Amino acid sequence: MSTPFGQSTVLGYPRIGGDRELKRAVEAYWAGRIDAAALEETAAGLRAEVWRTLRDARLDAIPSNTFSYYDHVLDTAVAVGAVPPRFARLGLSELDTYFAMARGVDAEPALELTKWFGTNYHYLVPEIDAGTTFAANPGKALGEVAQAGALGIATRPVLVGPATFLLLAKGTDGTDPFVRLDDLVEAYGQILALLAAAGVAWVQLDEPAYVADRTPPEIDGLRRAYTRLGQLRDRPRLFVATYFGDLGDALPALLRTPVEAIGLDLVAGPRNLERLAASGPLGGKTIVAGLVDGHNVWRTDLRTAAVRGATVSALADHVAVSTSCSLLHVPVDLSVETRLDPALHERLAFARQKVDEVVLLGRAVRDGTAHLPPAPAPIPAAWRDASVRARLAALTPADRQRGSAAVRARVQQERLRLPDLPTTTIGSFPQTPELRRARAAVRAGGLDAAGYADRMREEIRHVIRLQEDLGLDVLVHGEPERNDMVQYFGEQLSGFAATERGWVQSYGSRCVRPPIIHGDVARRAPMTVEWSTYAQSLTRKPVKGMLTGPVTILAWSFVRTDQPPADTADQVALALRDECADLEAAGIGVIQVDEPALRETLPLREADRKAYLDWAVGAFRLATGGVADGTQIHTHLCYSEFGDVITAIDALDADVTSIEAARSRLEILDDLAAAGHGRGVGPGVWDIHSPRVPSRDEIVAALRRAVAAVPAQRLWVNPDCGLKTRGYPEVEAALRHLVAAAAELRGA
Ligand SMILES: CN1c2c(nc(N)[nH]c2=O)NC[C@@H]1CNc1ccc(C(=O)N[C@@H](CCC(=O)N[C@@H](CCC(=O)N[C@@H](CCC(=O)O)C(=O)O)C(=O)O)C(=O)O)cc1
Ligand SMILES: N[C@@H](CCS)C(=O)O
Ligand SMILES: [Zn+2]
Repeated sequence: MSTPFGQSTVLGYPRIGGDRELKRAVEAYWAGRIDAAALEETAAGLRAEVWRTLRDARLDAIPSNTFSYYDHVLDTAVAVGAVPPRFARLGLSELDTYFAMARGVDAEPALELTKWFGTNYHYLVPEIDAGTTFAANPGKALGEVAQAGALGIATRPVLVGPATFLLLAKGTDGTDPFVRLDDLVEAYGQILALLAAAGVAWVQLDEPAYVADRTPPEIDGLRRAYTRLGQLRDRPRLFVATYFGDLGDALPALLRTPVEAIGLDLVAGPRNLERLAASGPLGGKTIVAGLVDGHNVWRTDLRTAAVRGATVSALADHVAVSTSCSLLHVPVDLSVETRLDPALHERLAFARQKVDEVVLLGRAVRDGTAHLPPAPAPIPAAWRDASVRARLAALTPADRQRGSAAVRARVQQERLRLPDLPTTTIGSFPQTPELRRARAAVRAGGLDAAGYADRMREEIRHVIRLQEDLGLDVLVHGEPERNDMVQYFGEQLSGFAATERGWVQSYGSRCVRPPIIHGDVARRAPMTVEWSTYAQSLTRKPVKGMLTGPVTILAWSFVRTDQPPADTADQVALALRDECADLEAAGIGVIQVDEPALRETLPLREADRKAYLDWAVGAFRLATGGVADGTQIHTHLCYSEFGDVITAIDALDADVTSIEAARSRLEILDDLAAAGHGRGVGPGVWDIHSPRVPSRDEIVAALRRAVAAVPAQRLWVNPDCGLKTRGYPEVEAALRHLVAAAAELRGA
């Protein structure tokens, strides 16, 4: 008899370890401090710990192959043989080839890194061309199945599904990767046969790309792929998981295939339920109901979720309960947090706690809801702030409107007297180990606040001296005091809580600790003024104040769900508006408000985009709309392709927009020019994500292309993004070239 799916599962679990053990081991391997065997030993220990945790929690369908040394999309590329020849020919070990694809080596740049749907996780973009030969290479998945098996734990290996894999890939020779679907499906067929031979009963293939708008041929490709895989004789049972939204027309297509289970996100995709109800007979398929939010940290209202589960039960013969998506996106364990307000603590669930919720809901679907705890209590009154609410209620459109851009430009130029092609940087200078150690020393009690401030001022002096020496026109203080550009603000605003160990993987070994927005947001005191004014006191050149914008603060935090995000964004915007006013009053004439996440949280479906962009742009304008004409507002955008939000970028009404462009060869400039963006533009001319130092000639060539689209009076010269992950030697050399290139063009 074939194995049933089980009642409860999670689509994935954090792999970094409760104390970021994986980060430390991987970075030690890269630095040559440990060998491959020691790295694998740590990895095996972390995997075993996850499986045992899930088993001991009585989860009855346990995933494997959710571990990754760097990224699960890259793991899938390796599993299907899609290693680009430029890496295969390096002649490295399998592990080092893998890391070369992830991080690049001297001779070869890494695969492109980009956002995983609307999350703050980044995946590596597979490179496909007409010559890519797919071949089954499921060693990693088989190894994990065997390791878990040796612990007595049967697991369900997880891979990115073939259609999503190709939709996320990049055609390097002009080939549309999706035309290779049939070839790729053959390789998946071979993988399935090998897994079946190893005794695997179920496989999970993730197809999240289908919660975005897809063309009829793409949906038909999904149907074709799973019809083909379903027809194979030697295969495990197939569970196709979808998440981050509604499956729309892809749901009936998938229901027509022979797959045995389909996963639906019932948190981010509530319309999945209506669609399921309208689908007719489900042909004995198991519906895996994603009832526990895998993308936020709030405790589930289990009774409400159980009602939704019961609705699914009425439609399907077999129902299992799961998280809405992988738990990769939430911190590992709430129980290690000792300093959270108890009223907040009791409303939260991290990955480990969400597993318990799934198990309880799985039981509820079978046995009823008597064992379920009551719904969380309403939000404490102390988390509300009447003055913030009154301020929001009194806002008028004028609060989001500055004077004419042309007048602003004239007044600012009279004040700042900048040359054509002004040079600047994006804000951060290298976050050296010494700076991090200073913060660690404060936490450990070995350094007091005054000593810490001295250390930060010393760094600011260094950064200002360096920029004066290099001859930059608009200087920055370098952000040495910021552990992270969102966490730093979260730690100072009321309505936010910071965790001690709430780490979440952002990319590779890099992690972030997103703050939690639980109540009304208000600024207790100025947050950046002391550092910016200290920097300004050291130089006659303008120093740019540096804030993170409301949209990015929301995107990189865990956000309350009891009110629309638009309201929370406006509350954050009001706090930033006050900060802008204080910076301005303290004599800071240029203020940058970073919005790198503006594009990443754009809804996956076109129909939802306008509403998002309206509130996102409105919040930015509220944050920046209170300053005088003579204060120059900059914004900075990075980490995304911005082609489809050009109108929104224009609507931000910033005086200067610096934007990541080095890798896209400045194509964005034509878009900005076409949208009538008549203000300053700073296309990044140095790709700071690569350790390569661009030559002066390269920057000159980039600037010559840029001046063809944007007049020199409005063209700024700057890197792509902040310099926090770079080292001083590269920073000095590259900035020297950048300043020299601007000088050359001014003289031309
Ligand atoms: C720009 N990006 C950001 C995103 N999201 C954010 N919230 N912030 C961002 O900047 N998303 C998109 C991109 C992603 N890019 C990055 C880039 C770099 C990192 C990164 O380097 N993360 C660090 C952790 C940063 C941090 O919180 N630092 C703290 C604590 C440092 C620490 O680990 N300290 C040690 C002790 C100190 C020592 O002895 O060295 C410890 O606690 O054990 C700080 O500076 O105080 C990382 O290490 O992963 C993330 C996303
Ligand atoms: N001001 C920030 C922006 C990063 S997107 C920095 O320079 O690091
Ligand atoms: Zn940036």
